[in-house]
Amino acid sequence: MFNSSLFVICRPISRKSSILTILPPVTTSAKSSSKQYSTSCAKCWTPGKPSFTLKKGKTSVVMFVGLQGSGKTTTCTKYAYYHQKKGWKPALVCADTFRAGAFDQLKQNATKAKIPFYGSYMESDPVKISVEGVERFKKENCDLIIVDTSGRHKQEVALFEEMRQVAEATKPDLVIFVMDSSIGQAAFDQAQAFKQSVAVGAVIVTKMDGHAKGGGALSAVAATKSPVIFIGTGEHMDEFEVFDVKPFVSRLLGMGDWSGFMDKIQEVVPMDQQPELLQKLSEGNFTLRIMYEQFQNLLKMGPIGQGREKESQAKIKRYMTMMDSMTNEELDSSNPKLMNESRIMRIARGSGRSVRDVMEMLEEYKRLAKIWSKMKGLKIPKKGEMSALSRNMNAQHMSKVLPPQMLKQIGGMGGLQNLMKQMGSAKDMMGMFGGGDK
Ligand SMILES: Nc1nc2c(ncn2[C@@H]2O[C@H](COP(=O)(O)OP(=O)(O)OP(=O)(O)O)[C@@H](O)[C@H]2O)c(=O)[nH]1
Repeated sequence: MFNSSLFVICRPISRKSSILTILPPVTTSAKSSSKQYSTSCAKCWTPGKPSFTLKKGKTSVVMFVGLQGSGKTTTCTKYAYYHQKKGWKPALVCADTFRAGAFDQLKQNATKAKIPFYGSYMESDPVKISVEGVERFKKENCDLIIVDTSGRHKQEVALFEEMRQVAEATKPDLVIFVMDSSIGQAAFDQAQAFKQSVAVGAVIVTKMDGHAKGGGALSAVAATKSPVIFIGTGEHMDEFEVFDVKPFVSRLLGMGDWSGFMDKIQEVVPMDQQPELLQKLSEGNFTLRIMYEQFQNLLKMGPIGQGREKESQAKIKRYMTMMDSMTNEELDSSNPKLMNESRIMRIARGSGRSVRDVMEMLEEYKRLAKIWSKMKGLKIPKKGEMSALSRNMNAQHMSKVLPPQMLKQIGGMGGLQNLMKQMGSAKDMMGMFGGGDK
């Protein structure tokens, strides 16, 4: 496949910083499918699914771009491995001639996963390598050729020009922008610079296993007008997941792990109870009784899953038992501070739980009450207007939680609404933030 006896030669390219000249984007071979790339229409792509379709018997070229160290090389292999497991025939081309270890890294991972690869220790021209690699794998009838490129920063004009040339020469069907989840607000400018040079059509957010919430992904989506398709959740090949908007937004809002389960609460509130509930919430009255009633609705659904969901269900039952030991006054209060130490001990004794459990339940209530307090002042819908309200709530809710700078960058409320549409179907979001027409 390649001559491993060649020596490693580092490309002597200078990474001089200068002001980025905005170059016209390279048109990819997916020109005819520009509709698929467009995310201005939510129907053009499905969240979590690549915005182009692989076809048996046809070779698709996917080019990976991004900042230095964002995880491109790792992600290229993960992406190849993911598709290989689904029965496709992927191949990897290492056009990262800047980082000495990049080819070795790709080679090692590709060998482990038994994925064919192409690269050179001698050749310093990434355009030449990528063209050769793509040609070779086309001849070998690979249906997915993945081109890894060097990491670059938006001010590195020469490297941006080089990236443009690689795209021009290989005519990728899809260009994926890889971003590190911890990049934060810089994501917008960087992603925009990439989009202005090559036709970025999708985003992959890496290192979601770390502490970062990945808020920069919203900016990258806004800047590139492209969907997030996968997330990286670790260094290993299989630590790679199809992007799912709900857990992502939960994490962004700091809603914790079992929030996904809590989302279901909104899904199961009977339609006739929804306006009343919304009315109470719009008045800022999220009481323990409301929480209790929603738990009841949720349990009516019966066992709904395995693992985490089962655990959450058990937790809910525990919470309800503790709430059964509360007085009406306590249940109808939206101020649990009223509950003094002796009451907490009494509730613990009455329900056969520990004080710590009661405290945990009250903390959970406070956390949910805080989230619901964002609903205060919302307009209550007339019957049939629920979907529209749900969509508004999502954006309104989010707009209150997002840092103002980020909100500004993504185009204020209008931009946020578009983004939410792009990031997930309205139904997904309804589940998250408050019911909807069924
Ligand atoms: N924890 C974690 N680490 C990751 C993930 N993806 C990549 N990494 C690590 O991030 C580091 C950088 O990854 P690379 O794949 O070398 O990044 P790159 O973008 O190709 O780097 P350049 O070629 O220098 O631009 C490596 O140590 C990877 O193991 C992820 O999803 N989670």
